[in-house]
Amino acid sequence: MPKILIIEDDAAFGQMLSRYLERNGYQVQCFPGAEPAMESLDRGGVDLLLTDLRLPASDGIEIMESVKKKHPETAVIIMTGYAEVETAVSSMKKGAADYISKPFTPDQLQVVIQQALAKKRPAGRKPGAGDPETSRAKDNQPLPSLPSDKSPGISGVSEASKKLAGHIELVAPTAMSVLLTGESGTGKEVAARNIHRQSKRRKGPFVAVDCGAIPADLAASEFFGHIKGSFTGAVQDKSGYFEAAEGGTLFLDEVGNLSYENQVQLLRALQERTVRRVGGNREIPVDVRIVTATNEDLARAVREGDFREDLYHRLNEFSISIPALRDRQADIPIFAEYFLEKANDYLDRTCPGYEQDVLQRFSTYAWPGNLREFRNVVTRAVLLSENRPIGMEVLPASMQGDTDPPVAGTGLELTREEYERKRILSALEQTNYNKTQAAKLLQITRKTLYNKINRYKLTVP
Ligand SMILES: Nc1ncnc2c1ncn2[C@@H]1O[C@H](COP(=O)(O)OP(=O)(O)OP(=O)(O)O)[C@@H](O)[C@H]1O
Repeated sequence: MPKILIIEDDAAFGQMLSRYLERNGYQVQCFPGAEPAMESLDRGGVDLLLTDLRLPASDGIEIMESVKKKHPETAVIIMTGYAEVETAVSSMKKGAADYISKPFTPDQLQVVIQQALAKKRPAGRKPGAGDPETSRAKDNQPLPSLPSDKSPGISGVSEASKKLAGHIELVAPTAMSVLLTGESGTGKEVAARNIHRQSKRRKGPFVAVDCGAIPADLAASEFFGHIKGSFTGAVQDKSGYFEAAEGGTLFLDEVGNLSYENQVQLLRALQERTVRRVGGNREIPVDVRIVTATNEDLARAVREGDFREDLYHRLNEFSISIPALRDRQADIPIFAEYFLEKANDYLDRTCPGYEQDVLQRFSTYAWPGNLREFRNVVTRAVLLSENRPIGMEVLPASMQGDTDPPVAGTGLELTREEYERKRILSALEQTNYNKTQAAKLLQITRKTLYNKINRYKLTVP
């Protein structure tokens, strides 16, 4: 269970935050000032610090700097007032994972926290990547944090699942590059692993790379390796993901996040089938099959000039769209059983099953987080049920009613788009509609900001 520490001098607000986060599966401690909070931080194990920017005896930036020095593994989010954007931006430059401006909604807070926890993963290569059989611990969902899941999973019985399994079986033995699309948590990485497992390369490595986590200026060295001394920090020769995946499959997740320059470099490597380490002059031949995944509309990114068309076609020799869970209704009982069994194993429990109304709710709920959310809901429920059948009372609050909260039912994609739209609007408002400043604040280029303003049809004076 991720541990969050809050520093907030407004006791009522701090209490409200704590209660909300606890209900959502985090372990929370709240302090009115820096001193007692630091003592707790020094005891270790804190995943995230959420601190107010303005505190009576100290300021959030100082606290953050000292936490980053002593506990670099703890992510820090700064809570700011409406007019403190400049400070918030500089806090991010100094190492804060993110900031959130008050007033904020619980949903916004959840998103920022989940993103900050996700970023805590080391950049790029996912844990253990490079071994023939590995997975990642990417599911930074609240309660309980689960071990990485490298199992082939199961195939459902719905028409959509049968079609998916058929496509995987068809394309796996070929050399084609595959583009997997689908909402977050639908099982794109599970599908990529299954393509690898069913391919002729199955004995070779499966290297999973989260392109969204690699800083643009490090990407070339991460992908292609480097030669000692080629840049500050290159203390020894290092191979990159391509070489690590030799003879196997290189899985590039969130490929839409690569910068334009990195896209060019990737395309070159795919065309030439060789890589050159940064600072080196030797072309190293590579034999790697590429599988990519995205939960963005990459075709739209191509149309909008954010993603190179030639690279898109290279990556997309065959595309597979992974269906959202709400479109695989017939699979729900099967996944419910499967995740129950997994959770019992993992938690060493003997939870016998579900009460009828829970199964009913599973089939009416929209599952915006798809299979990942399903797995987490079941694991959490098994933990809370203590070997009794799972009842409604151990489901998350958002699932307790008969109807979903307004945004659910339209898919996480929309939740993200809504969230992004709000962030863009808020950045524009905070910078008095100065697009250069707003783009800087959002850490995107002006061109991308213009594209997004058009996409969301925002009215900008
Ligand atoms: N076929 C499956 N059988 C069993 N469990 C599955 C299956 N597919 C996905 N899952 C569960 O859902 C979790 C999320 O899957 P995965 O990481 O592959 O999703 P994703 O689409 O790559 O997500 P993201 O877009 O966020 O990277 C897995 O860890 C696994 O627990």
